[in-house]
Amino acid sequence: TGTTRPQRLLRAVQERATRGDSESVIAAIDHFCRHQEWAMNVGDEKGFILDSVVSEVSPQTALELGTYCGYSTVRIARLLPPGGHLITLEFNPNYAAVARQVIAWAGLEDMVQVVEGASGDWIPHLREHFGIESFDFVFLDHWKELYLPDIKLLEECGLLRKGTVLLADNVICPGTPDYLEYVRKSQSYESHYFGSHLEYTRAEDGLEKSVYLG
Ligand SMILES: O=C(NC/C=C/[C@H]1O[C@@H](n2cnc3cncnc32)[C@H](O)[C@@H]1O)c1cc([N+](=O)[O-])cc(O)c1O
Ligand SMILES: [Mg+2]
Repeated sequence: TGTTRPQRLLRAVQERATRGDSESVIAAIDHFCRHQEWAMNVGDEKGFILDSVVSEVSPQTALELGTYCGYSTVRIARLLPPGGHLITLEFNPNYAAVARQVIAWAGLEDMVQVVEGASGDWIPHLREHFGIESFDFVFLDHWKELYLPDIKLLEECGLLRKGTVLLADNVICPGTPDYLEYVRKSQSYESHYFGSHLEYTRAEDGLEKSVYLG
């Protein structure tokens, strides 16, 4: 018994961050991960790259695969344009519960929908369930072996349009070799690698940005 790491991360947010201040929520989580316990959030260095891509796309519709504690959810949602909406899929109900509270503490609950369940089960139902025509932006940060099957499913379900931007975390560490090969070889994608470091460490990691060409 006792608390889980996500619950301790949430407590750090509630103790250190100001309600409604998304920047202070992000800072509180980064502080917790640097000084208390490492956790698999995209982090501040890769988060800065995520911020720049989200700002450039300025998505009306965004999808995140793998919410975990909601750190990248907050980073994305705080940069959405007016009317923008983010759907984030999370398999683990305990993580989803923590993420909802982190997102609420940041005051972003109106722009975000945390959907509990497996990406492979939910993707085929996003259109009918949420009235989504297609996504402007997709952030991939769930199990690394699901990146490739899930973008193929997004393609098949017609949820990508000419210009949809995919941004994938951890393409070096832990690594997503089959996904990388696919987006870099496929005529349907224009890909670019942003080199960085594994969150809160000096290990190499990076983000792959892939624009769907239709
Ligand atoms: O393993 C990593 N991430 C996996 C992330 C997994 C998260 O996505 C959910 N999920 C999984 N399949 C799902 C399917 N559908 C919905 N949620 C799902 C899991 O319940 C978890 O909340 C990782 C590991 C390291 N690392 O250094 O080892 C660093 C990172 O940045 C990482 O992202
Ligand atoms: Mg990650």
